[in-house]
Amino acid sequence: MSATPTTAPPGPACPWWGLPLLRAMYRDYLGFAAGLQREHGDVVALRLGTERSWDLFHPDDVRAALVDHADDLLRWERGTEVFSQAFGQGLLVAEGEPWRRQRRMLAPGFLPRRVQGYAALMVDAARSALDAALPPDQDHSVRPVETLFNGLTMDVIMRTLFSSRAPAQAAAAAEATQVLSQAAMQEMFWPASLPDWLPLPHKRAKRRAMRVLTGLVDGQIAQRLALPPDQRPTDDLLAMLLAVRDEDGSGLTATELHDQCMVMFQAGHETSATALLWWSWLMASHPEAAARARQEVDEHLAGRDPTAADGAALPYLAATLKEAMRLYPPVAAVMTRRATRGFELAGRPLPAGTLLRVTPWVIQRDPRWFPEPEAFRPERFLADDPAQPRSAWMPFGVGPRVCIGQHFAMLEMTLVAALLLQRCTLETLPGEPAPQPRMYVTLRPTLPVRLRLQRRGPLRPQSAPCASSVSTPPVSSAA
Ligand code: HEM
Repeated sequence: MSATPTTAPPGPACPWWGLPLLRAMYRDYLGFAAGLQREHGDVVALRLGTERSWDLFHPDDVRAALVDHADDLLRWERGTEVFSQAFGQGLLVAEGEPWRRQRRMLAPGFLPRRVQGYAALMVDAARSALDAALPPDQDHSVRPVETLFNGLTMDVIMRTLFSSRAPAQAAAAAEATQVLSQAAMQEMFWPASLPDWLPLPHKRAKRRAMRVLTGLVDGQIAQRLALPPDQRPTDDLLAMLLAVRDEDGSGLTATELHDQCMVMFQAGHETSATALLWWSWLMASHPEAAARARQEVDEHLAGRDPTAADGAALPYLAATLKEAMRLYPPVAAVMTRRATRGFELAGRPLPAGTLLRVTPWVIQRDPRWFPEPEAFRPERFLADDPAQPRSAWMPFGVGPRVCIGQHFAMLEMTLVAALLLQRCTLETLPGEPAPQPRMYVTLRPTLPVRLRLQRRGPLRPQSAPCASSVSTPPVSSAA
């Protein structure tokens, strides 16, 4: 019988208090993490200053940590500190009993049957955005897809959260969340943040962005509360947040309500926009896969708008979205946790206080679970693959803190993708290089991605070939 190793996992030398490693992480986090696994294996120990961390690259170890030992972990304090500037103590950053209470109260509002009630609003928002991107009197247009999907998903959140249709407000909010994401990403690599009142250009931009979002959220809540109860909307997320009660009958406090709205705004729009951005580029650069998805949509919908009930009948379309989130997980890293007590992990003793890092970008490109990992092959997701460990595909996270909005996001993206394929084909622009991903808070391209939207003729059955596998252009790990 082999004894449990008592030593730390392997890892790189960390001279100069790990400063060279920290610089490499800052420059290219995803490339750095991929290199750690390549050189040292599935569990890698690092020492940066006084901080000890383990990087976990095997799905079984990720599950052991995030599921079996969920109660022994807290979110990384620096990440929480940075995010709480915008989110207060909302669900994304709360811990312990306050988190359990909020999750218990909010979870029913995000069950599949509840979010299906938002399908019509999502379709309306998608139609407006697509009409603006490809006006009815044009047969084609060239668009930066980031702007298209940021605006669209923000509109979806405005309609589903506040029953509000204010495109100008949605655009301002989308821009503000981008500014806050960038600020958060920069601050996270430093042990403390400079005060926000400093008269520096990036601090000014951050203050302005906070004012825009806070003003919008507080304004919407105040408008709602000013309405007589019998005239208030009953079917949006804000109505749900106002109505939820804990087991003891208490509702959300005013601060909790504000914080939850801020979280939904940021967590609920940028992630879905990022997923759609990469999906649209993959569709444009893999026309055979796009043709197969389009054929499925045409055959099933026969030209009508999609509804929540159609999701199950569009398995290939869903597979293209899942494969896009495998190659380009919107939350590509930073699911970092602190162990509050020591326990055994991956056959070794994990000391209390160790940081655990999980990087879906690396795990989802591991050839052991996803053969030809760089290839765009939606077919992987058409049947259960017994070779794939349970958490090898983890764009929504793993364990009790898994994304509460995952059914909302999958529904939204399926409806948007179906409508888009019904209306137009997506084409890359000649001479434009493949976009390079870079990790901000979500995984964004370093340069804007522009695609040509070509209007389709009247609906007719297609006889497109259904390729079983299509290769992506080479993808570098990160800029
Ligand atoms: C493609 C879209 C989305 C992706 C890829 C995504 C991804 C994630 C991930 C990976 C986490 C867990 C992070 C961790 O374990 O540290 C998370 C948490 C969360 N997400 Fe999402 N998300 C998406 C859409 C949404 C939407 C639409 C909403 C709300 C409307 C939402 C709200 C949240 C919230 C509130 C949490 C925190 C849950 C908790 O800590 O209990 N997300 N998301």
